[in-house]
Amino acid sequence: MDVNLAQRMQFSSKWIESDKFYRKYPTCSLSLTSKLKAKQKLPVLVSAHFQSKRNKNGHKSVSLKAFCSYKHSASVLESGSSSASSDESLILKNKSQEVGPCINGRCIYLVGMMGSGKTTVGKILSQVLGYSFCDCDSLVEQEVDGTSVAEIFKLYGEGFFRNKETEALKKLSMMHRLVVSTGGGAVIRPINWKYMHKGISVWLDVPLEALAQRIAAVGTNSRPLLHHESGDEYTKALRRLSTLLEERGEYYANANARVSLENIAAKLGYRDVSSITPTAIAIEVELRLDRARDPLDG
Ligand SMILES: Nc1ncnc2c1ncn2[C@@H]1O[C@H](COP(=O)(O)OP(=O)(O)OP(=O)(O)O)[C@@H](O)[C@H]1O
Ligand SMILES: O=C(O)C1=C[C@@H](O)[C@@H](O)[C@H](O)C1
Repeated sequence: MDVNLAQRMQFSSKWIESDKFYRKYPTCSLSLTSKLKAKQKLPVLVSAHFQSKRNKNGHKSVSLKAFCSYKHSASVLESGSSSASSDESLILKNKSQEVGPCINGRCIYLVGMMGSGKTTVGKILSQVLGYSFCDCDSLVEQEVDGTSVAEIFKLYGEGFFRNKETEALKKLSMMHRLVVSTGGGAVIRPINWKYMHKGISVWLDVPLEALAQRIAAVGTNSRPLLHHESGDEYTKALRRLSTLLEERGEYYANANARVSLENIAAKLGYRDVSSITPTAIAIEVELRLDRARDPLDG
């Protein structure tokens, strides 16, 4: 939805600069044409009433009414509504066009705990950036004749898996234009960081309760470090994940950037991180890549 007039928008009872709109509300679409902006010389007051609703598919629908008042008369400039999910896709696409040249073909390594969304978000990112996607766990499985990670742990032990993981990261570090979903434990070996620092690493920091919920929904069988615990799926996952995070927190912090779901939820005004779509997380990753570009230049 376009609202083609405003220097400043009145939004939720406070004034915000229109150019700050996207930063504050990245899932909303508001476009101001520069031609109209340049023409706009009258001392008009523009205010917008914004409403957001969630439809039955869980997609957020936003409606915006823009009012313009000038010399005691007021009129509705434009109104309409649109789905936040399509807005998110558009924002993601636009941001990719800005970020693409800055990252200049370097690989992006997504790190984070099991279930943090590295694969889900990584696939979305690779598509918009025109990169290929690679799941490091799958690469290890291929190297071991298609044996699943769970079977590799069972047959050969964790040490063997970690060596294969390091070999896989070494191979990937020689490549370009890849978004890599790393294994949850890849961060624990310093040598793996040597490889990952050839590209840009981003930590997807998801609260433990959300991780445990996601993992419990699909079961812990394919995750060898979790399924030895007793109890229901959620409790097992939560208990083991909290120990792992305590051991690993400082390693994840080696990443060039951190994307915290709690921070995104606060920014978008959500009470719960489960309302954040993978596309909104991908947008945040791109914002971080954009900010990380200066120290990474050269
Ligand atoms: N933003 C999200 N909201 C809700 N569910 C999500 C979100 N992102 C991912 N999921 C779900 O969480 C589960 C784990 O996601 P995903 O496989 O992407 O994580 P991962 O970090 O790659 O995990 P692993 O390291 O164990 O392979 C999947 O079932 C996925 O559908
Ligand atoms: O957190 C971990 O240590 C792991 C996460 C998975 O991605 C797999 O790499 C394996 O199950 C180990």
